[in-house]
Amino acid sequence: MILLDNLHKSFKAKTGPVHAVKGVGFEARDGQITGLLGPNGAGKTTTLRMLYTLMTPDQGRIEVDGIDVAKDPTTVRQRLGVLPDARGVYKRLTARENIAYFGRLHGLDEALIRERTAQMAKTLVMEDFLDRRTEGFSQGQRTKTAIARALVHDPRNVILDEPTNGLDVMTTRGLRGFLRKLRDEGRCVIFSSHIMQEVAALCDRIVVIAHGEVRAIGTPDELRELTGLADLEDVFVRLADLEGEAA
Ligand SMILES: Nc1ncnc2c1ncn2[C@@H]1O[C@H](COP(=O)(O)OP(=O)(O)OP(=O)(O)O)[C@@H](O)[C@H]1O
Repeated sequence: MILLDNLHKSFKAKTGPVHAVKGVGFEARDGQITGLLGPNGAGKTTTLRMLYTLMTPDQGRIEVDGIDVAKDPTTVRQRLGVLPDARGVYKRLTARENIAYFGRLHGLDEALIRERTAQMAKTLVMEDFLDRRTEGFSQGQRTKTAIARALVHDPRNVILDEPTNGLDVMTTRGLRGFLRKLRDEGRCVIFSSHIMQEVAALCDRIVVIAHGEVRAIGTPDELRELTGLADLEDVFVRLADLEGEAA
């Protein structure tokens, strides 16, 4: 269970401060997939970075399973599995070694690492390239390696920043099935995307974010009702104020 309350974050830029996140707040429940949906530059990555303790919010509060991120970041990190926007797999290591390295950092023993690696390689269809060095991997192979690495310690909460970026149709379908499985096991899953259809295909609840603010929260049907629009892309365009920007 993840709670974000009134988060703010600004960055200094040469042209003046950029207020990237302005009072973002929502709850992501266990046993649900929560989608963070917003156009480019909306503040999704910045919000997720604060959640996974990479950045400190200027203001606001984050709790993971009731633990305050500001007070006990180490315990929070143990409870999170994170696919960051920069996948950053180690090129000199094989996929298996990348996964094992993270397993050791989390204090898992070698037998458990072997078992978890085999499970994830099967689910994510990685057997073909598991023992190859990741240098030269395709984007999809790198993403799969980074996902397996993020989940090696069997975390209760899973955060994925644009997980399907660059993945082909079959890999995306496989990943969707995998995320549903995590949800059905009672985990809390959050993922970000800028594609309404993708979020609608998978999420129990959608948090629409634009210009650093939450614009609406609900199921796809609730968002349709809220806007009075049937087509999900129209719903997103309306909620994220994209019409005015294109004009
Ligand atoms: N380190 C930084 N320094 C300066 N500005 C930043 C920094 N990180 C983010 N920003 C700015 O904050 C705003 C939100 O960026 P963010 O990466 O959170 O958006 P996003 O919703 O993840 O977008 P995308 O879908 O394009 O990845 C943007 O205007 C971005 O330029």
